[in-house]
Amino acid sequence: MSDTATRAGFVALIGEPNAGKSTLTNRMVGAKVSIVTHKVQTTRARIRGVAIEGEAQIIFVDTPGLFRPRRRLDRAMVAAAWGGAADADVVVLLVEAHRGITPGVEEILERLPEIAQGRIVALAINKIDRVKAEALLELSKALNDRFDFARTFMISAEKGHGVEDLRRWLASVLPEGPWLYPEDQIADLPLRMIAAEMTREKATLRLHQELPYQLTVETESWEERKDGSARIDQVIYVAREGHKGIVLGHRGETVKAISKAAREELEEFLGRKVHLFVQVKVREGWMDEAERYRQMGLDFSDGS
Ligand SMILES: Nc1nc2c(ncn2[C@@H]2O[C@H](COP(=O)(O)OP(=O)(O)OP(=O)(O)O)[C@@H](O)[C@H]2O)c(=O)[nH]1
Repeated sequence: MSDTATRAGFVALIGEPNAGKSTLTNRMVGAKVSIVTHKVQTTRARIRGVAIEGEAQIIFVDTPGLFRPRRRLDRAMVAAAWGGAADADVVVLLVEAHRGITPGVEEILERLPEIAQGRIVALAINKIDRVKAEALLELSKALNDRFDFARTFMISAEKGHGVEDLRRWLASVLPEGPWLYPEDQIADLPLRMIAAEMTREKATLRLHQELPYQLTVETESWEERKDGSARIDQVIYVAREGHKGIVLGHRGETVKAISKAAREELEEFLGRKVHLFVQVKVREGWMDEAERYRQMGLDFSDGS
């Protein structure tokens, strides 16, 4: 895949919590999920999935929801969210059609010129299924008066409207270059990814005070059992030895609680019994990989 006609790059979706970033990412990525995503997860931006559109490889960077900083840690998380956007080639601002320019959107608009430098910024008005056409046009105009978006898309991430257009456009504006993931490293593994994501979410919820963005989860194996249940083995990777104890907790209580919560959600999602086994390991070399990507011009370092 060194053909010069290929394109590859990073797309950050930004927007208020609930804007529909996850729904949109999942829809655009579809079943194509990189099995090596963990390798490029960083303390700042999480790589959520890889979409292939024609000759382009679109790598979606998931930024944690933007929200109002309350505590010191929250401010760090907000910085992380912006970090994800700043590291991308293309930034897509997602605004909810029926909510319009909320104070949260206002805040993002104010900071947009700062992160737009050298990047293409598009607007996607989401949840268009919830409003009338006139209201949409008004909102689009109001937003475009505030910022010079390269393109405006009217979409419904949930229903799929306009999503193809957005994906095709993203593919067309990404920089030319070789794919960042060879095709054979991208597999149809949505369930494994979803399962890992559920555990990661439970771990983050439980540990966010102690370990912001310092862990990744990988589904190592998935075994279908004759009785209709599934045995799933996962590993929570942490960056440092000291973090392992935090994730394990006293007598393993923390990891037990995490895996219980994840198992319950998985069972509900899959509609069947799940046996979930979660281990905690230190992934040495995490920072080396961040360094490698920095050398490729993808600076994920924490510059603050
Ligand atoms: N009606 C409607 N609902 C949508 C649409 N897209 C997303 N939603 C819903 O909006 C809610 C939030 O969607 P998410 O994708 O979780 O939002 P998010 O931006 O990832 O949220 P955070 O992770 O909290 O930042 C979910 O209940 C979705 O089902 C849409 O196009 N139309």
